[in-house]
Order: sequence, then structure tokens, then C-alpha cells
Amino acid sequence: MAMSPTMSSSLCTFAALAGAGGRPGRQASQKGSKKRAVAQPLAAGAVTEAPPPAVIAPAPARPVVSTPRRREGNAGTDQLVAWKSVRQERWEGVLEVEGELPLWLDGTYLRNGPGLWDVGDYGFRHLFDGYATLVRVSFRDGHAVGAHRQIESEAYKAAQEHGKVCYREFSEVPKPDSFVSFVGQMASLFSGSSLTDNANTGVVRLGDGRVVCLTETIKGSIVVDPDTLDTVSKFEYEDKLGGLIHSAHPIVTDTEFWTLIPDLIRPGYVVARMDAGSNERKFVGRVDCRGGPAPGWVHSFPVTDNYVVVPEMPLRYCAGNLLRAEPTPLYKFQWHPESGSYMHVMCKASGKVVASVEVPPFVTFHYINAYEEKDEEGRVTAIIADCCEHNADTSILDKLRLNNLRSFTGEDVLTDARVGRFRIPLDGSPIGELEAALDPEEHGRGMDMCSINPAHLGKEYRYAYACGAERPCNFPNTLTKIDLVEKTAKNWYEEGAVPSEPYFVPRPGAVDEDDGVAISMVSAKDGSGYALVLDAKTFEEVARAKFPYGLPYGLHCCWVPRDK
Ligand SMILES: CC(=O)/C=C/C=C(C)/C=C/C1=C(C)CCCC1(C)C
Ligand SMILES: CC(/C=C/C=O)=C\C=C\C=O
Ligand SMILES: [Fe+2]
Repeated sequence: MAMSPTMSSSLCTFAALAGAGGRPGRQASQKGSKKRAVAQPLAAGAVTEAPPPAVIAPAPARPVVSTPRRREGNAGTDQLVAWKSVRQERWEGVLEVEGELPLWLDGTYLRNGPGLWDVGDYGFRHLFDGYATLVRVSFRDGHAVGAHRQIESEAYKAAQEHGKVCYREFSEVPKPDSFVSFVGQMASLFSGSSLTDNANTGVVRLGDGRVVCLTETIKGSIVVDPDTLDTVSKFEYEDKLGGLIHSAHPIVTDTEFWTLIPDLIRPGYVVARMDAGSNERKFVGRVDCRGGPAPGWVHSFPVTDNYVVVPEMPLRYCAGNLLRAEPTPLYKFQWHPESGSYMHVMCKASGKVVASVEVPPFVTFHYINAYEEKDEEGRVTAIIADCCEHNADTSILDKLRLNNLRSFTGEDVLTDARVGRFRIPLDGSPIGELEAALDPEEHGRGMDMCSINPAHLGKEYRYAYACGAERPCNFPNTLTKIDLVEKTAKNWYEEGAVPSEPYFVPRPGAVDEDDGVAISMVSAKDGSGYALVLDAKTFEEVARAKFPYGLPYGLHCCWVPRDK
């Protein structure tokens, strides 16, 4: 049978996106893009030393966020600052503090996220498309210094230089200006060189102190300086594992880094581990998919002390959709409820799959935590894995289109979500359970962007911090502290505000699981922005550190303690 262009290019894409587990990686970097002049770096460390520094960059006279010009729908000036692009490439200065910052809070809170959704006159469609904006708040002696800066990925620099999208983003693809460039693009898709390195999703502090920004493309792993927010270098994985995409959320501790690399040719996942201080991922084991034409999307995954949980969600990668110029309703993915939903458990030490169970259909971006359930003799009977679960409804992806986020009419359009708790038996039973861990009404049926006390990673835990909902709303608009033992939630809400992931920072020497603070960056209704510090025990506000301008929404965070 003659192969149609679509078929052959689909196969190419499969080939390019697979390669996990053997072949050397092909992480070609874009050649030939002229370097754009960017602002000079600020003095390293200057803003984090005591006494609190003077303002290094004056607060801009005009707002540093701006309303996009050409947009679908009603993107008017009344739209929330959360969904407006940050226009000034960088800013840094002392923040006005309202309330009392704890004196023990000594270090830097860093948040990453897609803060720039415009290139020239063109406005992006989806929240996940935006170019990465880092926000920093450094705390010391009750004072706070803030800063933001664009990450200088190849994708960002090329867009600035050429005034157009030059790499394949979450939903945007470069528009070919001729048939020849179309053919060239197909070839670059094969090599992976056209995929974005726009590291706009997470930021992690590795055990050796390096700070790395991440997205779902492997080449989009970028080392940054947490003081200056300088883009330092690409994080190059020096191994032969290959693959072009990975989970955006590795599990990172002081000693190691765990990641999942989906394999689209032979549907499955490679589990890999990297020691702190190393750039070499080591193959631990492989999980073969049980259903569907391709692996399920793995934005994140959980671990316990001894096991890695590999989820196989029916929202699966789709090679055909990867090739399309225009986004499909589910972007690069496809919903395959008929393929089944599975949870696999791999032993960290042996790489062996010790359980593989079918579970009810689910949709999740973020796992919260997992732990081992034990019987009276201390034998592990099951794995409990919690996630922010969107009631198996894929329409959450569409809700995150900028046009939807910018056009809140007062109608309650945010789809319901819950803390989904999986129970994965280890006794060979073929079926696992999935239930809500608490009544979703406790957190307004909104649930995403979670953190926990890192001392409880992979262990039994009681508290999770997340974004919930005060309805009506079109996006999670509260901060919520979930008590998984009492099955209750405490909520923080300010009318019209869009808070981002509440990041838990433990108090040094703390014993109680919730002894610390939860820090969130809030884009407020009046167009301002501030870092909100909540006492994690009471979930009451202790202080806010105000930026002199509004901040766009952001995704994930990390904490860099001063003495490390
Ligand atoms: C911000 C966020 O949560 C997710 C971002 C996801 C991205 C940027 C995904 C990008 C991808 C490509 C550019 C091509 C390959 C598929 C996929 C991983 C979806
Ligand atoms: C912001 C978000 C979901 C909100 C819905 O309730 C998901 C972000 C995913 C990427 O990190
Ligand atoms: Fe995420």
C-alpha cells in the first residue's frame, strides 16, 4: 500500500517522539537565530543581601502588563491582570510589606509560568502557550525584594527577533510562509528541532543547588540563577535515554530526581533516576501501556518511599494531532475512554512492575502525593495516590484557553474537580479504586495546583494546599488547605483575585506537618499583584508583599533557602 503523506509524517513524529530507552537523544538546538540584545544582568545576589536593598530598577511609570491588541472575543481593558502579558522584560525592587513577615522566612520563593502571550500583533490562544516569566520574592529579616524576568529560551529569543512564533508550542505552531518551508518544518518535527524549549511550567531546586525551569519538552530544561533570574544554560541530560518529551514534574529531593519518559512508538513509559550533582539519567525500568494507540499524558506522577506510580490516563498523546497546524479540541491529545485507564506500580530498587490495575476513567494534571498502606505486620498492602482530578472531563483543557479566561461573565463555568484518591492493591487484584478523598463542596468543587510539606513526600500525610473555587467562577479563585484526615478544607478568598499555587515552606525546626507558611502570588482585581503569606496552620494571612505593578498568572514554584 502506498503511504500517504499524513501516514508517513505521522510515523516520523512517532519516531521523533519515541526513542526513550535506548537511542541517543536528538535534542538539536535551533541554529541561525541571531541573538537579541537583552537588558544587562543586575548585580548577582545584590537584592538578597541584608540590609534590604534599595530599588534597583525603578517601578515603571506605566504598567508592565498590557492588554493584547488582536484577540478573539472580548479581550477588553477590564480583563484581569492575571491574563495580560507582562511587557517589560525584567524588573526588580523592594516590596512594600503589609503585615508581619515571619523572621525565620529567609530565602527566595521562585515562581515560573507562561506570562507573555503575545508576539508582535499576534495573541496566543492558550494559557500554556505563553513564554516563561519567572517571578522571585526574596525574604529576609521581615523584608521582601521582588523581581520578574523572562526566561531567554531559544523560542522566546527567536519570537522577539523575528516577531513571530518560531517553534512548536503547546497549541501554536510556526506558520510556514511557503511550501518549501512547510516541508522543512516537517523535517524539523522529525528531528525534534522545531519543538519549543519554552520552559514555562515548573521550577525545581536540584539537590546540588542548581535551579532548573522545566516544561514537557526535554530540551526545555533550562538552568537559571535564582538571584539574578539570569538564564544560565540549557540543562543537558548526558545519557543515552533519548526521548523528546517527559513529565513536566519530576520528583526532586536533596539526593535524587525521578522522571517519566513516554515512548510513543512502543506505547509505554521509561522510568529514570538521576543522582543529585549528575546530569545523567539512569534507566530504572519500563512500563508497557495496556490500552490505546499511545501512552496517556503524564504531566506529573507520584512516588512513595519504595515505588514509582506510573499513571496511564485515557487522555493520550496523539501523533496525528502533533502534526496539525490548527489545534484540535484536545490539542496534542485524544480522549480514548474505550482504551481503559490504568495505574502501574514500579519498585524503585528493582525496576519491576509489581502492580498494574484498571481504574475508573480520570483526567488529572497534578498528583498531590502517594504513600504505602501497611497492615498490622507492616506489610505493604496497597499504594494510595492522590491527585487533582477533573471528574474525567477533558473540557478543563478548553477552559484554559485565554479567550475563556478573559471573558468571565459571572456565569459559573469552571468544571468540577476533586481530590481523587486511588487505592492500588498490591495483592494481584486486577482492579483499583478511585474516589473523592473529601466532599468536593469543601473546596467549592475546584481543585488544582497543589503542594505539600516536602518532608511527607512519598509518606502518609494529612495536609495539602491547593487552589479551589468560590463560585460562580471560570477559574480556581481560592486558596484551600485540605485536611485529609478530618476531610475538611479551610479557604482563603478575595473577590476578583486570581491566586496561584500555594507553596508550602516549612518553618526551620518544625515538627508539625503544617508548621510553616503557604506562599501564593496573587493577581488582584484592581490590577495589582502581591505575594501572599498565609500561616499554614491557621490559614490566616500574616503578610502581603506588594509589587508596584500587576502580575500575570503563573504556575509552579520552589523555595531556595538562603543558607543552601
Ligand atoms: C504549561 C503546561 O502545563 C504544559 C505545557 C505543555 C507543553 C508546552 C507541551 C508541549 C508539547 C509539544 C510542544 C509537542 C509535543 C507534545 C507536547 C508535550 C504536548
Ligand atoms: C491551571 C491548571 C488548572 C486549573 C484548573 O482547575 C492547570 C495547570 C497545569 C499545568 O501546570
Ligand atoms: Fe503542572
